[in-house]
Amino acid sequence: MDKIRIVGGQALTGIIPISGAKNAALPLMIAGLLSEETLVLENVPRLADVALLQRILGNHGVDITTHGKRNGDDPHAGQTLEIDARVIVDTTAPYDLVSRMRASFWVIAPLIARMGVAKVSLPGGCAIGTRPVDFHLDALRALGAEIEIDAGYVLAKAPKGLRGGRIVFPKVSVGATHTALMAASLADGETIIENAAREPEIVDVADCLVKMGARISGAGSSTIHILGVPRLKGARHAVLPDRIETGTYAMATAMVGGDVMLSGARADLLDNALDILRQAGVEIDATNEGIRVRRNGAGILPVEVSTAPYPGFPTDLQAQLMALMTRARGRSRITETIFENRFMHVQELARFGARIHLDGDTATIEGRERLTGAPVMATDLRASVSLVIAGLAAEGETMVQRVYHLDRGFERLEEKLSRCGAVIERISA
Ligand SMILES: CC(=O)N[C@H]1[C@@H](OP(=O)(O)OP(=O)(O)OC[C@H]2O[C@@H](n3ccc(=O)[nH]c3=O)[C@H](O)[C@@H]2O)O[C@H](CO)[C@@H](O)[C@@H]1O
Ligand SMILES: C=C(OP(=O)(O)O)C(=O)O
Repeated sequence: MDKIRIVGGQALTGIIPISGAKNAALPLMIAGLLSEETLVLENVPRLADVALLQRILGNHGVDITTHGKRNGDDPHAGQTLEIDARVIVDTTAPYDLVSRMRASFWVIAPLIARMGVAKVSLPGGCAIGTRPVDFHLDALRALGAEIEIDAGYVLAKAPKGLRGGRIVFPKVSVGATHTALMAASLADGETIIENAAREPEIVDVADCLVKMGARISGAGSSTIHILGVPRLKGARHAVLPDRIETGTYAMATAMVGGDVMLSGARADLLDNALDILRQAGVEIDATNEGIRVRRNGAGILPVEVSTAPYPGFPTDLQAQLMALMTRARGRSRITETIFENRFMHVQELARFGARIHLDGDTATIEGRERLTGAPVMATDLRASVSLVIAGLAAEGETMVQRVYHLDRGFERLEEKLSRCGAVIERISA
């Protein structure tokens, strides 16, 4: 298994290109299943999750052509995927694939909407919480699907097709909103989704569906209206920039100091997180090129933050902010409201000498100037990058194990950071 070795203490200076968003690319690829015509997606990041979803879609019979060479004219340009789902040979998504990535469960929506039947393995829990799929299933039932659960699989049927309906989510769910949007796009009649997720990735998927001929209004607000159409056509769409990758490198720069341009980043996608960084004493400037992040000399100020659905502070940046606060001048408080168990990084951050006290859903962090490098273990995607951020600031050597978690969501992480002066390398097993 690969490891990442870091020798901390270097400031970051230079340009970090921001990749396409994983959490938009995955549902966009799944949306390709909705049409018999080709969906062309540009700016798709080269990530393990994208490669796994290619395999899962391939299992359904989808043909995916990839363009864009890593060493081509623009080494930072994402890849382009041509997704051809003309023929669907299999409506089953098996356990061994779905259990490896939660978002793969979302294939249930296009499969039942287009084929009238789907058999998809339950995704199961993971290191950040139990993560049930009841909202997804209730949304599909509201559109007329019959659902049974048998031997770990969800069996969904709608032999006469889905029909429009009213879906009221009891709690904001990104994935269930994707499911509802995709299913309703091909249902007969009007669907209203209430308490919909407002994340930019929902808007990106809705924009793509509209290019494919879907009739959707209100994406980005809590109420989305969809008028179903009998079929969707092909389209071309570029994945929006990754706001979580953007926030992660902004926090890395804040952690070690320096001056970094996050090129291609869009400040409007993470206003809340950028405001928190400003409160922490970091200089942030949105420009035409991207977002410039600077911290020179001044220390990091403590903050109080609760995670919340968009436009609140994202849970996917909670671990990274906690790493940053381990060096703040004083006491910070971070409350996690989305997932019940997203604190696996706390015990690993302690290995650097960080002082964090956990009480229920709230972590209190007593900042200290000096961290020391340590061997640490990645437990999930964002937790693992928080360890990289701590390692960049720690004195001496840090070795991050289980790097496959990082490869799920950060494209060329060690290359992007080392080009800005970090001492970081991958040690291949
Ligand atoms: C691939 C992707 O885009 N993943 C993101 C997506 O995950 P995901 O879509 O899985 O997360 P949700 O927004 O659905 O989860 C929000 C909350 O709702 C609960 N819930 C969700 C569905 C359900 O049927 N029942 C239920 O109780 C979850 O356990 C959680 O407590 O949004 C999360 C919250 O912003 C992010 O952390 C993930 O990075
Ligand atoms: C939790 C995440 O992803 P997933 O929902 O795929 O587990 C994430 O992107 O931080």
